Formats: sequence, C-alpha cells, structure tokens
Amino acid sequence: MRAGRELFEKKKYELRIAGGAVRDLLSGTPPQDVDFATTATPEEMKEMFTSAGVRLINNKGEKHGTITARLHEQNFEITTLRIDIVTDGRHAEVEFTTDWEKDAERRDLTVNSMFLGLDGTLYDFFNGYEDLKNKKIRFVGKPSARIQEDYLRILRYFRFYGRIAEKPGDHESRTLQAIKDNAKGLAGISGERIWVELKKILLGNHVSHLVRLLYELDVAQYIGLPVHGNLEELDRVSKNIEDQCPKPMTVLTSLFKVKDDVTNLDLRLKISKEEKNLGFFLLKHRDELIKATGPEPLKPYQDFIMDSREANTISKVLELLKYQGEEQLLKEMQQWTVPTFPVSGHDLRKMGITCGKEIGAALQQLREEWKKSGYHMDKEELLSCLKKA
Ligand SMILES: Nc1ccn([C@@H]2O[C@H](COP(=O)(O)OP(=O)(O)OP(=O)(O)O)[C@@H](O)[C@H]2O)c(=O)n1
Ligand SMILES: [Mg+2]
Repeated sequence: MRAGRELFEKKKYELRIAGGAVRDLLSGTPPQDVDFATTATPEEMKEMFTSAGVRLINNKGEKHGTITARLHEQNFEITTLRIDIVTDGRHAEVEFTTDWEKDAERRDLTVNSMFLGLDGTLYDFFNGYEDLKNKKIRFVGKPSARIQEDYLRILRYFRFYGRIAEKPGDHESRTLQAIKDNAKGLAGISGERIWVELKKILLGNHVSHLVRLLYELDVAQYIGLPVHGNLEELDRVSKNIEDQCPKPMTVLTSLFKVKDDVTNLDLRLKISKEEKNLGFFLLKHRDELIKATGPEPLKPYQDFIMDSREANTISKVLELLKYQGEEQLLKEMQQWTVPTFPVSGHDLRKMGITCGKEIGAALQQLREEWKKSGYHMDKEELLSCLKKA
C-alpha cells in the first residue's frame, strides 16, 4: 500500500479509507473489504497508475468512479468523491467532487459515513463515531431522503441495527415513519439484492424484533414474506438457535406455515435450489421427525439419514436439530459419521448362498437387523444371525 500512497501524495491527491471499513476498524472488527475514497478523478487515477506501471483491473465500477488497482497481489478499490445527482431509487447518476463532506452526505448511515486518513485522522461529519460508541443506527440527514435514493437502504438499516445495536426497540420514531412511508419502494428492487440483505438480517442479533418490525412497518409484503408470518414460532426458534450458526433459511422457515410460503419467497427473491429444498424439508419434518424417548434419542434422525438416498440429508437434519433447539443432540450428530453396511453379496456367496434373489433378500434382512442395533453390529455378528435363521 505504501507505494500506492506515495503516488497519491506526489500528485497531491487526497486518499482516505471510506465507509464500512472505517466503521469496522473503529469497532475493532476486521473489515471484509477496504474501500478507499479520493479527490482524484478516475481519469487522473488511470493516468497516474498507468505511468507508474501499476496494473488496473477492468471492472464495471468506473462509471461510478471506482478504479481497481492491483498492487502486491491485492486489489484496491478506489472511488472518486461524488455527489449523486439523479437517483431513481436504484441507480444513481454521479458527479465528481473534491468535497469530502458532500460525499459523506450521500451515504446511508452515520456509522457508514466516516473517512479515515492514512495518518490516522478521522473525518466524521455526521457524528458517526459517537453513534457507533453509543450503538445507535441513524440515517445521515433526513431518513426519507436517504431511503428514496436507494430503497434497499431500508433493509441495510435493519441489517446494521442487528449488527451494532445493543437492545431491541432503540429506533428514532422519524426513522420508523420514513421506513413505513417508503416501504413500497422495495417492490422495485431486485429479489437477489433483497435476499442478500435479508440473509444478513437473519444471521444477526435481534432477529425476532427486527422481523416483527418488518411486518409492523408494512415492509414484509414487498420482500416475499408470508402475509401471516408465524411470529411466535420465530420468537421461539430464534431464541434457541442463536449460538448454533444456523443457515438463514432455517431461521426464516419458522415464519412459514405452508409449502406455498416457501414457493412465494422463491418467486420474489430467487433463492437457491438448496435453500428452497431446506425450507420444504424443515416445514415437512419439524413436528414429526423428533427425538426418541429412551436411551437412544438420536436414533430416528440417524434412521432417517440411513434410509434417505440423498447425499445432503445430514446437513438438512443438522439444521432440523438447530430449529428444534436440540443443542445436545446437535453436538452428538455433528460427531457422528455415517456408518457403512459391513456385509456384501460376496460375503454371502462365500457362505454358500448363490441364488441372486436369495442374496438380495438376505442383505435386506441383515440391513434391518443392523438398523435395529443402532448400526453397531459388525460383519461377524450379522452373519451369525443368518446362520441362526
Ligand atoms: N445502499 C448503499 C450502499 C452503500 N453505501 C455506502 O457505501 C459503503 C460501502 O458499501 P458496502 O460495501 O455495500 O457496505 P459496507 O457498509 O461496507 O458493509 P459490509 O461490511 O457488508 O461490506 C457503505 O459503508 C456506505 O457508506 C450507501 O451509502 N448506500
Ligand atoms: Mg464493504
């Protein structure tokens, strides 16, 4: 990075870390990606990098002022300060500026609106650091204006609330009002973008509170959620599941009552086939595939896996155990390896059974015995039952 920094300094272009990365650095979490902002225009950057022999990566960001430079085998995304002039709630037409405050003003949340100079100076025009320390999520300026620039910001508000806020219910009333007034704007946002945000909300804190709020503020209907979501079930499941690293779909299925709820979600959000199948699986089995009373509570789940012909049944059953709040059984299941049936047709032939039909029937019978034993019997024990019979 040093070499890159010197290039900017020589040309007297300003360069600072921007947005989400500053938020993460100040809250002690390692940022996933570090975005930079600069006063240099894309043309100026291109010229500077090209004449210094730095490789540029072609990407689609240039129209919005983003240049990607490849230095020390790392990509650096550097975006020119900008003002969004026309927005249709999804895309913005931009004008470049050298005014840092103007660039901060067009960002969504105060905690996302800061810049950090490479000398460690913090540039914070909207009290983002104070909000971050107080764990407050607020829009920059007028909430309705920020939301109308990009309706997806409604869901970003929920996502960052779940990540940063300490307790449920700590919202400004004007923010809630602006969300309610503009919820319909989400109808025009693509399902894929919504699903990315919704999944992050489902994996964050205060899920139950936030989803309830999505309903209260009339957002739910525009993002593919069922009209009458089962919020009590979500309360219960989300409480149990908190520390179990569930998949987003596992949390979400608690809201669902019928298969159509999964189908409708998929129609709106274009979820993956795997996510859809997990939804159907949990819906079908959540009340009926349950632990056994007695010494082998895990047995019904193991039998289900052994009887199933699909490869990913285990991972679905693990999600089911999370859903059901069976913490101890989940641990045991995670340590369980699918046993392989120890007897083959060859073993039976060696014992003198030569007819194909008989071999088939014997194997079937032994498989049943093996299942009854909880998959504990070995080859010898199994073959000896055959002798007895
Ligand atoms: N709808 C959006 C999306 C992004 N931003 C701004 O662009 C920055 C970078 O966006 P992005 O990488 O999408 O989000 P991050 O805040 O960095 O969060 P993450 O950790 O998920 O990357 C944000 O911090 C915010 O300043 C915005 O104002 N409005
Ligand atoms: Mg980011």
